[in-house]
Amino acid sequence: MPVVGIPGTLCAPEIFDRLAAALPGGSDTVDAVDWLTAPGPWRIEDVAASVSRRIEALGEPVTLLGHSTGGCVAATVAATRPDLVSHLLLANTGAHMRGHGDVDRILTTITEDWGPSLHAAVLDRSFATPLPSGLRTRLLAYAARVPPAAVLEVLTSQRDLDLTPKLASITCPATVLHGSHDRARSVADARYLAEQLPDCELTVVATGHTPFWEDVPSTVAALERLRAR
Ligand SMILES: O=C(O)CC1=CCC(=O)O1
Repeated sequence: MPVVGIPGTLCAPEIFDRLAAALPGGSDTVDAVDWLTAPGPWRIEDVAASVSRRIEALGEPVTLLGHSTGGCVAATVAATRPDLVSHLLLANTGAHMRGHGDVDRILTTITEDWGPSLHAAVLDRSFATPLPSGLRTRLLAYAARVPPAAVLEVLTSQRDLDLTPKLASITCPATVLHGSHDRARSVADARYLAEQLPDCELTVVATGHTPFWEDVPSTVAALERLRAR
């Protein structure tokens, strides 16, 4: 059964490689979606519709792994197309963005000062410890290829969306994986999200915003428990 990964805002699909390499089957086990450099529109529901078409093409339900904004997309796919999602893993996301660390500041900076320093700020605060320089360089190069319109559109749409009313309809087994050192998303966000999902395990690990890269063994274990349910 395939795993489909949806990275967060400004985050390259490469971010799933380390997890994929640790899964049985190796690097071809995570189909990572490059939704930010694909043509728009980029509202959450638009990206969810395009991810749904991609899963349809795979021909079987998938384990859907969504990170940050990608988690909001993944939950939307699970709510609107339950036939496509057998298991759902949501990493450092939330049901809504009320109280989110700095989405409004990011939105203002996208319009006023888009460029390398914003990319670096978003990237660096997504990890509790500094990234290896080669990977950081590649992730920044990816961010430089993302159209600012995509980031503006998706984050505005995520900011204005509250998934709470839809979460009770997501009946597939779910896991909320949360790095407790996240500077934008609190453990309370994760707990609230997990409480709204009918069949959900909450796993908190000592990482930043990107636990499936920062703590691969815990993520593999969480995925194994999820897929055994
Ligand atoms: O936390 C989220 O769901 C979305 C997000 C936007 C910028 C960021 O770092 O996270």
